[in-house]
Amino acid sequence: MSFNENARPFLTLHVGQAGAQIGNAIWELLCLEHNVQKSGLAKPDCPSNGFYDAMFVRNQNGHFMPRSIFLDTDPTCIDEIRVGPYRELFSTRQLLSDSADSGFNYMRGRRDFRRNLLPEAVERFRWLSEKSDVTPTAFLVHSTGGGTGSGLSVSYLEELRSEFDSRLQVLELSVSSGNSGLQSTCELVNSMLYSYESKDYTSLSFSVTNSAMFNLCRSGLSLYGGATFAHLNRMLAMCFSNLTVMERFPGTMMCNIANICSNVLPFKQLKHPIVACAPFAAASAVGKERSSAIGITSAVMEPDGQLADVDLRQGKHMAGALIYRGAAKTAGIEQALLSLRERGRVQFVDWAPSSFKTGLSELPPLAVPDSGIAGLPLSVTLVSNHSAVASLFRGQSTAVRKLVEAGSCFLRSYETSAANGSEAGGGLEDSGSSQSAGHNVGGRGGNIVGLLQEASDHLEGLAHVYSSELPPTPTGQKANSEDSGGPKRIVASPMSRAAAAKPRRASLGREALFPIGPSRSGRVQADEESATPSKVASVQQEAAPTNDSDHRRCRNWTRRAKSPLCSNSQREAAPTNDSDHRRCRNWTRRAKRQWALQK
Ligand SMILES: Nc1nc2c(ncn2[C@@H]2O[C@H](COP(=O)(O)OP(=O)(O)OP(=O)(O)O)[C@@H](O)[C@H]2O)c(=O)[nH]1
Repeated sequence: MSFNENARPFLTLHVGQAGAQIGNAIWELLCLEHNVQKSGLAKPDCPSNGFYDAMFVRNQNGHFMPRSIFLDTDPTCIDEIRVGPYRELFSTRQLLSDSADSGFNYMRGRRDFRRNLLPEAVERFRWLSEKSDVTPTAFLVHSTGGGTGSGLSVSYLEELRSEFDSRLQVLELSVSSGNSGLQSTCELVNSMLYSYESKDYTSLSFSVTNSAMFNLCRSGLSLYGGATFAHLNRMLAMCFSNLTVMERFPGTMMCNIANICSNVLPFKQLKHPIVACAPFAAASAVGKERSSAIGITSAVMEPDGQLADVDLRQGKHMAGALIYRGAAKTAGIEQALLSLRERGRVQFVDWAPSSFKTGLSELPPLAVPDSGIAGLPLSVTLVSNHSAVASLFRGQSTAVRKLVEAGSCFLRSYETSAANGSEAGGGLEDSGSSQSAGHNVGGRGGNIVGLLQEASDHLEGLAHVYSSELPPTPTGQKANSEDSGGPKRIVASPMSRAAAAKPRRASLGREALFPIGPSRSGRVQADEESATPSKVASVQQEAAPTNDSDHRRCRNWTRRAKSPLCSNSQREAAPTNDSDHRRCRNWTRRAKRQWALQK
């Protein structure tokens, strides 16, 4: 078996120190799963396993070469691979490094390596992509806290976009420190700048945090205080393997990356699903873990089972997928989902289909021997567009806004560091020269403070879209700055930036437009008499449609509600003809009048 015709090949990009180290763990595990030895040859008496073509290129000598590029500004990690046990697995052309790191500075990573490292990296991408018939899907693995993983990644994606246009789909697995005390100000700034400047280049972004994974090490692996990055990287390798398992191995139920993109991302803006895997068990504790489909499915929903600092109890799922591996039965999975629903453990927003897309692969989760983590007969991975992710964005945005408003001298030092090539935070002198240096961050106008403000607005907007639990408007995100003390405008994409310059109203939602009344002739209608504006919550009034473009949005929503993805009850509740629309308009007018009177 070599090629899965449903799957596209992947090309993994490991950028920065964390990216390279996580990459080591990933390829160690993928080699194990596909029966490839450290030398790159298939294990004797053991045919290479699965659809290896998704991840490996096999040459005429039978050597398997990973489809991947390792890129770091600091040579240390890449040199370790060059002389390490997997040195024969990779071609030297795949391992790229420079002579010094980015000093934890996004701007240096973004700018300083354009001339030497970047053209080479783009050329290597082209070389590897020519080894398959179709343009591969790029999978960026990196940390956004350092200068290389953040700044160089954006420059790399920018170059790849100009080379391959929209033919290139980019997914990412981004590691950040998390909202806990682990995160330094430098990392916060780097992460913010990365998430803002990369937003147009990636189509699916899995964000995980080191703080959540350290917690998971304590609860899952019973490593109290003894967890290291090596453990975290092995967890991430398992997570990566689970996410891509359907591309690489046959399965009873299909849920590959393409399915995730079409089922879990109902809107282009909502491309930040959370990801969680269960169970994780220490090798010394095998047998004590939950091993039924019901047990692992409820474990993956638990607050301390997440790979990012999100609490699934604080919000709703918008769409989700569950990928099972190993000895699960279809009936068992159905029972597990039913049990979740009966116990009220999962909640979906009312405009989304209220169930998970499921996949089942025959290959049980494997673990690298002596890694401390056990291979288990059964596992599940949750990928969900969940509104709780808003707290991650809001936390970052608030922290950066405070930093900017305080006129922090750290930011001047950061700019100076970018200009002088010194370590960020290393010196506060010469802030005058920093101003000029910061004027051309990543080829854009605006200094670091301006960029951070834009980034903070962007994240606040995303947080608002997620937390409102409403479908986003077609043109981008919106925000209501007054109630959250948030920014005045929200920038969704360059195209919508002009539109975002004007303050916008909060978006529309069905409940806001049509307060649910008793059902008439099979359709739940807006009860005009009972829906007097005084009874309508103020948040609904703010969300009420007030002009034609809002109505157009309402009509778009209606169209979406008619789609086959919509559940029956939602479809019935959707306005389906002109008279419904008229009712909606009348209701709006009354709500506005009443609101004005109250003011
Ligand atoms: N999960 C994980 N996180 C890591 C690892 N190494 C570093 N980090 C985290 O990544 C962030 C720093 O990013 P690095 O990758 O070390 O830095 P870089 O991207 O190489 O950037 P420069 O050092 O500035 O060149 C910090 O938040 C670290 O906690 C690792 O092996 N695994």
